[in-house]
Amino acid sequence: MSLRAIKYENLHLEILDQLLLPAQSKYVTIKGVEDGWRAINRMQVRGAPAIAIVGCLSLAIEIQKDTVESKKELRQDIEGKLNYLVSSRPTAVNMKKAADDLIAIANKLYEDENVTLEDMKKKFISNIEAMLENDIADNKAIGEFGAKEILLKVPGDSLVRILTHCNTGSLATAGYGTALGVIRSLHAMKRLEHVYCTETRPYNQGARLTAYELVHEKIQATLIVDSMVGALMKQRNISAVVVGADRVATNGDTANKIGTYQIAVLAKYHGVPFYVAAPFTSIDKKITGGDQIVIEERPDREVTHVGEHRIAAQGISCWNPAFDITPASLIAGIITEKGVFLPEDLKQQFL
Ligand SMILES: CSC[C@H]1O[C@H](OP(=O)(O)O)[C@H](O)[C@@H]1O
Repeated sequence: MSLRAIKYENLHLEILDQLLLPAQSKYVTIKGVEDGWRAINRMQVRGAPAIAIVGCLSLAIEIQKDTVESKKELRQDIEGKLNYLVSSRPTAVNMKKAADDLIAIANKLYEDENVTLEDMKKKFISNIEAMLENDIADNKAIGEFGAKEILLKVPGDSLVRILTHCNTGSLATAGYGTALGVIRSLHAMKRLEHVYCTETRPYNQGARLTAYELVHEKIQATLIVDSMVGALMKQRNISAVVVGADRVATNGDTANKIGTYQIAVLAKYHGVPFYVAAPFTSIDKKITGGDQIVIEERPDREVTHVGEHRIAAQGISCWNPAFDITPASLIAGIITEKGVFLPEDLKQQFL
């Protein structure tokens, strides 16, 4: 049983507080939109799909309790709260896409005279609840497509060695994961020799979360410091790099955790295929290139401290962008639930 970032049943929502992992496994109840916004902004829950799912479920809980007296009031309430949730973190597109889709659903229900206020609430909430299973199904398809793509590039029944960055597993999604889903599928196919995961400073998603997931499932893995990627590619025969995404442009440029870009450059230099694994919920059809993606900058304290322990000199200034952009030219393929696309072929999916 893999770890669960999100526990939801009958309008009761709990999230695993990822700021405390791996030392402490503690679930926090999310009672409404304010709780949801805060948990996302503080990164108690993180990961593009998980952000959208938790944000939208927090709205579902609030809608159920809503004392609105008309469909018009409900529609306005929905739009205002979704726009507020989008403001919790700017780079991952999933929350914004979910908000756009749900506002369109709310408008349709509002305009349908055969739908009562109670019907509108129920139908709206069930659309949100479907996000959980949909995400898991997407991730399992990504896992299968990604594993098969990587195995196409290796001889016979040989095993593969995979490098991944950040956390893209059950702790970043509703379950199974995206890039880590590819790794899980390779493991299930008995074709995975070893995983290398980077610590992913400064939040340490790799050291604290990915390592935690891999150890939990007894998948053979080694943690490396972010600055070891070049030496690893030079000294170990890495078969492929697979990372996640927070926002993919239609030309294939990809925003992902800071450090992804330099790994892609090293992969190109060493002839290692570099893949991005992402569901279509992470692809932004409204943007044509990575230069249109807003990069979140986070507090200096995340760099100067590890937990409560200060590691940097008092008074030093910091730069803490949470993401960077990997150009499509460095990406061998974008692994989605609909198949693997060359970056230059992605835009055709939106024509
Ligand atoms: C499956 S999405 C994971 C994606 O989200 C992470 O960012 P953060 O931990 O700041 O939410 C990282 O970029 C991962 O690739």
